[in-house]
Amino acid sequence: MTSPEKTPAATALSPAPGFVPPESVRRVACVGAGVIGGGWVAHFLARGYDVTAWDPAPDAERRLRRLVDAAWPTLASLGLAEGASRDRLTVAETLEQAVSDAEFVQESAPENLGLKRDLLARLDAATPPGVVIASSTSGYPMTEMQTTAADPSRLVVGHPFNPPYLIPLVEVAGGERTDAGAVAQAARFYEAAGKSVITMDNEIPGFIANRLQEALWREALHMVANGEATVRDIDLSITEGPGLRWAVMGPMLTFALAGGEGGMAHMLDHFGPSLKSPWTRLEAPELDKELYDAVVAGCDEAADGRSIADLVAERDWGVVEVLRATGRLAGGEGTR
Ligand SMILES: NC(=O)C1=CN([C@@H]2O[C@H](COP(=O)(O)OP(=O)(O)OC[C@H]3O[C@@H](n4cnc5c(N)ncnc54)[C@H](O)[C@@H]3O)[C@@H](O)[C@H]2O)C=CC1
Ligand SMILES: C[N+](C)(C)CC(=O)CC(=O)[O-]
Repeated sequence: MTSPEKTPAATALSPAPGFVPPESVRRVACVGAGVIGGGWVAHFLARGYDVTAWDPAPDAERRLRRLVDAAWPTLASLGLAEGASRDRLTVAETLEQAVSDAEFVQESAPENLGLKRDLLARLDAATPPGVVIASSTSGYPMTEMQTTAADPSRLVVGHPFNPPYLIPLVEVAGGERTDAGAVAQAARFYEAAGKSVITMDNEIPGFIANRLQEALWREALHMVANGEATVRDIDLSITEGPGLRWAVMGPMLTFALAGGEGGMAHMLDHFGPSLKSPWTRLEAPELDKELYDAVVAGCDEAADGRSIADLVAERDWGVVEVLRATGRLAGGEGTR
């Protein structure tokens, strides 16, 4: 179950005594500054926060500043918060320095359970009291990550979508030892920072969106493994098909419209029996070398000479146009 009060009403969740008021948070620490940590940094800077980042890789600062610079023109075209500036990014020498005066901490280190456990315990030891520490994990339940922290009550999952500076959704959940107030605090902070929040009352395996994405991805891999579709066919089947509708309406309401005037009830009467048809192979395929190579080669072919930086720019432009067209941006012409 998810909280009945989802976006925009996560603000209606109980206030969190003992925490910094979410609307007055000004300083954010981002720990781990790769694809996602860097994306978070760009987002928080554009929203006018002071951001301190830390990442142990020797070339991390160069990569981070390059990512922020690449995203900045898009963020500027969307409208920066008053006072927003790339000069408000500090890269700390140590993890302890990064979080010493943070009012919210976003962890985006590699997806490795042991590493996350140790890092969250270290972050908890170094972060001032009353500050929530959120993990960007794509799927570990917080209960499994908070095992070694001295104060697990302030550890939450805050799962973003790539790139966090453009995709609004954040999925928020606590673990068995998380204080409900910390979950509410994170949800309210993300909303104040311009995100759309889904708060999960329980630890849902894969959260919500990744569970759905993984089902789709598993089927895509089966089709490549069996020679039923190419990587290009799979991408086209979504970008020229359901993907266009999903940017406007989710899969449920989209299918309700498949029932015509009868809506979802007619859709279920009509197509419900086909749910049992053997279309899906939900067991995961073996990710052997042959499948691995076929997917990588198919993506290279589909990229057709475009570099990763070209693809990032193309994706960002497209997402902004979709957000604008569907009225999710100030000045948009959509009807939402
Ligand atoms: N890539 C994606 O599309 C998404 C990833 N995530 C999650 O975000 C997290 C980060 O993933 P990515 O940014 O894709 O990985 P990445 O590999 O691009 O970046 C990870 C960064 O963490 C740094 N790092 C390594 N050890 C560290 C440590 N002990 N403490 C702090 N930083 C450390 C690395 O130097 C690297 O810069 C993962 O938990 C992942 O599941 C969430 C949503 C989407
Ligand atoms: C590929 N991924 C599982 C890391 C993706 C995510 O977690 C969310 C996203 O950005 O789609």
